[in-house]
Amino acid sequence: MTDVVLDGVGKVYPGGVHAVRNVRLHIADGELFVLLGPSGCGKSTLLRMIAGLEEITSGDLLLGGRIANELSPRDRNVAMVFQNGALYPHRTVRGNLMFPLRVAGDDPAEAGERVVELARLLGLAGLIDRLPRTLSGGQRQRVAMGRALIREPALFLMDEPLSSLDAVLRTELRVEIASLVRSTGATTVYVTHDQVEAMTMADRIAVLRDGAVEDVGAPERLYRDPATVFVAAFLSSPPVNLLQATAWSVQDAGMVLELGPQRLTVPWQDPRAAALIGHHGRPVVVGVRPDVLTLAPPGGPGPALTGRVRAVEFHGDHWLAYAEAGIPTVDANAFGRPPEPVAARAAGSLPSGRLAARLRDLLGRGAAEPEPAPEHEGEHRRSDLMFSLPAGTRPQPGEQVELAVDLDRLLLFDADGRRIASNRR
Ligand SMILES: Nc1ncnc2c1ncn2[C@@H]1O[C@H](COP(=O)(O)OP(=O)(O)OP(=O)(O)O)[C@@H](O)[C@H]1O
Repeated sequence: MTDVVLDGVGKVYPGGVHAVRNVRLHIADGELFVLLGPSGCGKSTLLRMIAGLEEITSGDLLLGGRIANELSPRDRNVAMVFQNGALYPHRTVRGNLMFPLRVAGDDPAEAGERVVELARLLGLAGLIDRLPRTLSGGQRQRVAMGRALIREPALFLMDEPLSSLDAVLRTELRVEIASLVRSTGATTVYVTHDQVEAMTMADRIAVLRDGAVEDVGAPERLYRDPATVFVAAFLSSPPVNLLQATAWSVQDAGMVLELGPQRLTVPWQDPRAAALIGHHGRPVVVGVRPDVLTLAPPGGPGPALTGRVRAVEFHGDHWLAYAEAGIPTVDANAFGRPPEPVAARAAGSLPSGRLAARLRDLLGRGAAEPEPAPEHEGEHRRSDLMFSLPAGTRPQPGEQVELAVDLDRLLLFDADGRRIASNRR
């Protein structure tokens, strides 16, 4: 039985890259826990520190209640599967699955039975005497997983095991992996950058950004009530509308959210209005998922936004429409980030010398040309309001539409991108 505690864990690589910052997590025994975040946020580094493949710079790692910072990988009773789970090419599926048991000196007859049983569970029964090179990518990943699981590790670590597979196979395998690891009862830490994979598989998710945990919780909670603008945006597909507003307290109405030329009012009886009072006269960010907006008859009684349809996209079971609403929007990545240090910026820009000239040629940039300024820096864009519609209804481009807003599902963040008040559902 193994739970995992990360107590203020940090990692600085030689050369000074701060890959993981003060991570505090408790992963319960038997939990399927997902580390989710964009490329470079430190997911793999964290996983490798749990596995013992990377030294921990600061803080403590506890496995099953014991400090494990200095424990060698083999003493941790962990098994790990990578993106391309390596198999012994000259051994059959049976040989690959059998190998860890042979090394451990298990009884050959019992080991043989276990291999057959696991191959059956993994849908590999018919392939048991085949060599890896004769298998598909998905089948090979299944064998790699089986090989990691066969010794019943206390802790099972997976680093993007599905990322090299095509979309159909990924969908199929994520269901299988989730039920397989749950059936073994092993505590599992699963790394991915794919929010759908995380949401569908996890008991709980930690969203990482720049080496730090932004939010941690069950998938439904993270989706319904994200702690930051970044988490709201990262977990949204289609993307959440992030609207720039100013909050005003209006005596007989509630907290009015001024969205460019439009308004929404959070009435005083809504508990979130009280939390918004502290932001009177200040900028706030309003997150509106496309399905929070529904096409409504003009001039209806409820809260609504208006816009002119610019484009519509067919998505099979629904339409996604884009409307010009004149409301300023914000970029989720601009929030909660410390300003980039000068040294880091210099390291990220092109090198000098002949190689630089060659690179600039290849990239089409002139030698004296300055780095382009980040898009929309210091100002807010006016982009489209995205809303979804059932497949039967299709507004025409150019049409003026009224969009009823489900106020209960608005996401409210302060000027630093942090949740102002919890969402009611
Ligand atoms: N061996 C290393 N030496 C120096 N820096 C490293 C090393 N390994 C990773 N890094 C840096 O640490 C940061 C985190 O990397 P890590 O691989 O953990 O991120 P990740 O979230 O797993 O990314 P990806 O999804 O792209 O694999 C990155 O900035 C990366 O460049």
